[in-house]
Amino acid sequence: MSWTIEDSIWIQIRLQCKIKLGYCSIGLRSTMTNCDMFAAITDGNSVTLTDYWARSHDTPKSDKNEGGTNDIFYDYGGVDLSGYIDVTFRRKLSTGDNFDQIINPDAKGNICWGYRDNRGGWTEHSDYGSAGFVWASSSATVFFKSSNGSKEDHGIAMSVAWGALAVIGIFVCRYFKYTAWWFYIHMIFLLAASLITIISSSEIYKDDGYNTKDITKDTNVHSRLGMVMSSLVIGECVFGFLTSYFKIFTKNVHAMTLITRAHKIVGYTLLICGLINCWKGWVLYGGRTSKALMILGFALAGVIFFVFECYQIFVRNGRRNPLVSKISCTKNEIPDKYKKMSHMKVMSMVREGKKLMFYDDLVLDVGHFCLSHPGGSFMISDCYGEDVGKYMVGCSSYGGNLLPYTHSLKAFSYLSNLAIGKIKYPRKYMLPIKEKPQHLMKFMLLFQKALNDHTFLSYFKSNNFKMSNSCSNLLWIGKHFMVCYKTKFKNVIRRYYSSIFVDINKWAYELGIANHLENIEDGLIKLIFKVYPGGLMTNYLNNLSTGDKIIFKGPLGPGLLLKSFEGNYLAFAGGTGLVPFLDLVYIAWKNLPEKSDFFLTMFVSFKTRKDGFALDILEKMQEVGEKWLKVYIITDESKDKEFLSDIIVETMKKEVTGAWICGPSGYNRHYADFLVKNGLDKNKIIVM
Ligand SMILES: Cc1cc2nc3c(=O)[nH]c(=O)nc-3n(C[C@H](O)[C@H](O)[C@H](O)COP(=O)(O)OP(=O)(O)OC[C@H]3O[C@@H](n4cnc5c(N)ncnc54)[C@H](O)[C@@H]3O)c2cc1C
Repeated sequence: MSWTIEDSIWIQIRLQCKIKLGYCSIGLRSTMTNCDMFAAITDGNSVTLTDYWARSHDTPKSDKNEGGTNDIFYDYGGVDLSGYIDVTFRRKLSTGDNFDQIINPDAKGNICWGYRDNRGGWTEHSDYGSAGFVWASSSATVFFKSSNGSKEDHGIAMSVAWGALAVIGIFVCRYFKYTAWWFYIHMIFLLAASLITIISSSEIYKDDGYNTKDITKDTNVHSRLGMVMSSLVIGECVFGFLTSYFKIFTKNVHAMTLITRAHKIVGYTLLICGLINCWKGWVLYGGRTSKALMILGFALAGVIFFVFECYQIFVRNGRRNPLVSKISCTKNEIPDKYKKMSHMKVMSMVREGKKLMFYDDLVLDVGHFCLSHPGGSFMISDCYGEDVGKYMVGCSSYGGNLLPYTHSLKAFSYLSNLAIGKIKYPRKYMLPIKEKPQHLMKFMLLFQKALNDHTFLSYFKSNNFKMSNSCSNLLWIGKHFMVCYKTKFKNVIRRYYSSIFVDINKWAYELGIANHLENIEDGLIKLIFKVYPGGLMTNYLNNLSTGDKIIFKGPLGPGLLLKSFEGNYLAFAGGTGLVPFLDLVYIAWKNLPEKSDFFLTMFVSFKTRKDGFALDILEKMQEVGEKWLKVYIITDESKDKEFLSDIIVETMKKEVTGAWICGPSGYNRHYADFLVKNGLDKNKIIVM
């Protein structure tokens, strides 16, 4: 093609094409979308010139058929001596027709072309191309840079980045968080998608530095969206690395939550923008096949996400989700694939460095889960060997938060993937009257006694189970039950309550503190609970009437893990956290041999003495068992409170065999950290 800018109004163009049967056409954009075209069509004898307007990658209609005018005017030429097209025509630089683009001499723009040499008429081209181009008025401004398929390469690169890599990266993060590999796939795939975006977009911008008035609205939107994405991916990579940094190296939960949310929001925004822009790109520059492939890709990704979401909601969430069960609120069947293990065995593995936890009757291997835990890896690594049911159901928190976080059903669904072993219920702890599952024991309230203004002792009876009357195995001390009920709105409230063998009324009578002994029937479960304003479970328990039923599961948890009465132990009890230690003191009192090296120092904390219970029993026990027991009762009124830290440190001067901590959120972590800071081996501490 050659041309002459004749004056400020006219341009003369000569088209020479080695075409004997077919056409050659020139478009005034880089793509056929909304593109002004002119074509020279030959039937072998003569050449027809037509002014076209292409709306998309489809057969363009002539301007006349679109409702405009034919604005190219034949000057001379037609078919040359060899039978090829050689035709010269003219048009106005600005025709005034809506279906013609303005030719701006010496301004950078694009052209595209297409041709066919084997069939008469205006049918699909056999080849095509595009280039950066200037309608130069002198040799000084000549510019031609073939795209060489760079737009198509960009399209393929971006489709791979956003249609495949990003989709897979986000997919594994959404559905495979419990695996050890999701993190690496997520990071590598999304980093690759980001780099591809930055490199490929930069290349395209380099090629396409044109005046926005010369490009179509669609191209403009596509290009601007691409620019936004190029900026966002950089931010997203930074958020990604910061998220990992905060999760792995800090305990800053607030910053972690903020950055994780930003990472998630920007990530999904990028995915959506990426998919939209891929679609826009293929509509602008691609043919029918690429559009069809794009639709297929979108549909496939949509279907895969939909299927996995349904699988997650209806199958996986249900595995350990009590909500799906019509009759039970503890449905919790555990496939037999898990190895049978004991708390003792697991704890010895933890001491050897294995990263294990308990969740009710499951043993979880959480080694690789540190990277996945949204609250930070420290929440996992600080809790090896703990029963994490309390954190999962939302009745305790890692720190001092009294409104703890109830984990989502999805989080619960990970448990069966992390599980490597199963702990059997201790034999003969619960004695079945009828063969019924121990994860679904229905008990009814028999009666309730107030221990102070807000703390109650309730007795529950079942027709199917009896609880052993006495603690015939030291390893039973300190275990707990999961208690649950379904609310009107089908939410399941689950909380844990320490089980207790000793009847404190009988104990007080035995010590001579109480002068009346009530006869209480065998096999009852006793719970001591404090009612909190707004407390979902404690108010429910407190409002039960005699005969009302409630579900128990258990006994669960490692408990005190005491094998024999030997060694020097510390016990920290906060509020109702005293319950498991009552059994310990009672059983020690009843069973300790005359000469024993067992010693227990108890730190029992209540806000005020009025808030406490069984304190007179403990004080009496202190007198009776002074050789093996020292009890500090710490309240706001007590003198010991001020010197508590010194007293604990003093007590630790004698080698400590083990320490138990049982109390509310915050209390447990405070004392665990305090003991470690003062030199006690972390493996000797049991947080209940
Ligand atoms: C292993 C284990 C054993 C347990 N044993 C017992 C037990 O024997 N007796 C017993 O009473 N509890 C025990 N708990 C605590 C119990 O599981 C519940 O967390 C507690 O009863 C509150 O439940 P709720 O549903 O009434 O309150 P929620 O609905 O969970 O909380 C409502 C509000 O009550 C307040 N609240 C809750 N807990 C406390 C607290 N500890 N201190 C101050 N305010 C609080 C908070 O303001 C909270 O916002 C045990 C917990 C664990 C993990």
